[in-house]
Amino acid sequence: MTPIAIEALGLSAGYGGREVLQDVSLTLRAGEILCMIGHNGAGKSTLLRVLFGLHRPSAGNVRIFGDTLPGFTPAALGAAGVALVPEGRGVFPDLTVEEIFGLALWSAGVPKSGQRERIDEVLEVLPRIKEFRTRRAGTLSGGQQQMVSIGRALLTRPKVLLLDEPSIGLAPKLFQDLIRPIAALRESRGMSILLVEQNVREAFAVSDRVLVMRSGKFIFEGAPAELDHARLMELF
Ligand SMILES: Nc1ncnc2c1ncn2[C@@H]1O[C@H](COP(=O)(O)OP(=O)(O)OP(=O)(O)O)[C@@H](O)[C@H]1O
Repeated sequence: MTPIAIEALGLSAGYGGREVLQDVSLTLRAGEILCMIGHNGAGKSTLLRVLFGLHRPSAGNVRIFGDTLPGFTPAALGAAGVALVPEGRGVFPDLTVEEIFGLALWSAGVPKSGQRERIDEVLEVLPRIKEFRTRRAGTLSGGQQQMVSIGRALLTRPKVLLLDEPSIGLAPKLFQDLIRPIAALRESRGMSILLVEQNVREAFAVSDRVLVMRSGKFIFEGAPAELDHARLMELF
């Protein structure tokens, strides 16, 4: 049986007393790519933030590789192998790509002697970063910034990657070029991915399973092939 990377049970969460997630449960297996879709404001980003310890749930619990973490903080989750690439890139505009990577390696506690190997690994997955690694992030295109943001997460060798709408602002072809090599990491490294996406066509092409969220609840779970155009229209 494939190990379970993330098991979330009965999660509820909200903001200022308004409940956004309502009793949500999900299982992400090792090496699986799970795609989460849903209308704007459904609660997808909130769920990712809860799973990365950035937002405290009001109920429920999460196990990472079978363990309940003592402190459910981003640092504890990072140490357990979970990385989040938030919506909107979030790269420091005044730093060069090399500086951003250096900072990420430093904050992950990777010793100097191991840093070269980590960077080479990332450049193997996202080779186009080589073309702009000495440039300041603020001068890069949206697609390039997205690569840097994902590259930064990959430097920590995550076992689970939480990706929040990586296609935003990208042409479909660019998104394809970005997501496919990352998706391939599930075979080469057994990495699991929870992918929140609106670009259904490309996201479904790399996903094993799909969850549809509406108003803080999952209303569908199944294989991408089960969601043809008509069924998608009905669920949205
Ligand atoms: N920091 C916050 N404070 C208050 N309300 C928030 C906050 N973040 C999100 N919300 C609200 O919570 C609800 C769910 O938002 P969330 O960002 O999780 O949805 P989403 O499914 O990721 O949407 P989108 O596809 O637009 O990113 C929305 O009504 C949103 O306005």
